[in-house]
Amino acid sequence: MSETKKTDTVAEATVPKQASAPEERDVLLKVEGLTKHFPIKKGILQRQVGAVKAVDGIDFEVRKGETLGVVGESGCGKSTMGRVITRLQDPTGGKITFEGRDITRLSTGQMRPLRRDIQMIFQDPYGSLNPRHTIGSIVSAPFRLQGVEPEGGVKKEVQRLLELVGLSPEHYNRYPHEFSGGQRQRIGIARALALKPKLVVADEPVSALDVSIQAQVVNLMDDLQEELGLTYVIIAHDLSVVRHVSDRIAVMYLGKIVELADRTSLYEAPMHPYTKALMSAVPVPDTKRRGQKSERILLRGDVPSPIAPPSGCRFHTRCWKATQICQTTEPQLVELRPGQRVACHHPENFADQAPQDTVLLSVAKKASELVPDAVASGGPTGKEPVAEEAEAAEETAAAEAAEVSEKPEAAEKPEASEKAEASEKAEASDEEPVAEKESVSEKESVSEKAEAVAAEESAAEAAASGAKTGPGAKVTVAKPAAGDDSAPEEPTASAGVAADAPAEGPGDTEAVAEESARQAGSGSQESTDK
Ligand SMILES: Nc1ncnc2c1ncn2[C@@H]1O[C@H](COP(=O)(O)OP(=O)(O)OP(=O)(O)O)[C@@H](O)[C@H]1O
Repeated sequence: MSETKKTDTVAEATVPKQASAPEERDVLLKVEGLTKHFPIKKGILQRQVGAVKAVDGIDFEVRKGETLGVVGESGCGKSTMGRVITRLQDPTGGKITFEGRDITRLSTGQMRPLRRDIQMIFQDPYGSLNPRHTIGSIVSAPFRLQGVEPEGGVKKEVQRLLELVGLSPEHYNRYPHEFSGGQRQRIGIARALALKPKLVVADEPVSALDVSIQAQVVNLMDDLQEELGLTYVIIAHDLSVVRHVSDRIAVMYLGKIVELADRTSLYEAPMHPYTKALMSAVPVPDTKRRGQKSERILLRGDVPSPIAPPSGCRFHTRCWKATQICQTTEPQLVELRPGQRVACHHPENFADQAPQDTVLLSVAKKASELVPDAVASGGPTGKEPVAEEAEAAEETAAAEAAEVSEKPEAAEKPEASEKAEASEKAEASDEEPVAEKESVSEKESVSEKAEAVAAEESAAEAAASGAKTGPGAKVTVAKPAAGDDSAPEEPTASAGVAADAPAEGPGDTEAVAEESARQAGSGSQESTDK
């Protein structure tokens, strides 16, 4: 999708140069010191013994009409942030201001009128639509919930919305299972746009879709933004998506924003080493170019547990530039260049913020073994990297990406067999499995994390064991398409299966439940239109 010319052109044409300090009236949503901690309770008395610090003190603003991309590895707190800013979940601390109004502590009832203005698009086009409801019923739910009677009637308006998102008005009486993944996501978009919201938070809106469908959906969102004057927060791990649709990008790591910058600055001169690693980890989809040397950083290990995040800079346990100060002092998110905020003592592409601190931590030395020359030489000590290992790491990352795309069921396999299979594949494709074994197992974590979201009581284990994806592995842009991309654009016939279809997908259990509850709130509207 990153190659979609249209997206590029539109983005290029419509993105105004962002001033670093926006006028108050230009700000639609402002987030200050936002935290979301999930308590970990144990024992019969359910005493709190700790907390999963999913979001741990973030500040940013979303300006009217812009698209803010939010990226980071799995488990960094992106989805939680999205659910908290839309108030689908209550924040633990901090402040959320929408159009100048403090909405941090509004009750569900008080939030109801605001639901018109703030909408969310969910990741899983299969799980986020109630299989027992017709498309007409699903897309009209916001009208029922809000007691809104559109001009010309609900049915007419729903059919107009279906057309707006590129579906046929004839689809009104059909059921979600009759649609392909891309079509379902369009239905979700139609629902989100029904009440003409001001802010749309889209949580990985295309990651479950095939690449070709991704481009269509992204372009659709882009067109709708222009047409309806929408403001987007788009959460994605796929940097190619974020790159082409965002005006500004926030990079999250372990519950914090580590860099926030306009798109061009971020891509041309990323300052946080994590941003740099994340960007370099996008795999080359073209198999012919895979062998070519490029600057790729494969981070070692996993994202640490959000229950007990590392001291100082949270990234220091995986950073090739980490020194003593990184371990002891948390860097603040400061504006080093106009419009580019970074939380790092030793930023890339900028003067060192702690030049006196030159002795690398031992973890940094290990990490730098996997970092190509160009990156490592910019470090505070200019330590020489081992280029061959970096190359081997790159190859392994490519092998991982290839494997994931070939083996959609891999996430369900036991770890041992998956590792064995991974190394077999690496050998078969002439890849040197030099890079960390653990990185091979990292991709398992995607489904593990999803499970962790389901139950609060299992949060401790989930997060503790939740091997999170390193950028090298998370770059599974070619990850298995949960969405059925080869599915026909025309819906297949046959009703009846709908009631048997799974009500929820694995990834959005909680949000989907909430969303369904919101739909259900209007009473059971089961296919009366049919
Ligand atoms: N309801 C919950 N109860 C307990 N822990 C949770 C809950 N929801 C999320 N978490 C934990 O919070 C952390 C952040 O999760 P979150 O889903 O926000 O990350 P993410 O960056 O969106 O990841 P992904 O890209 O995989 O969705 C994870 O460690 C996760 O296990």
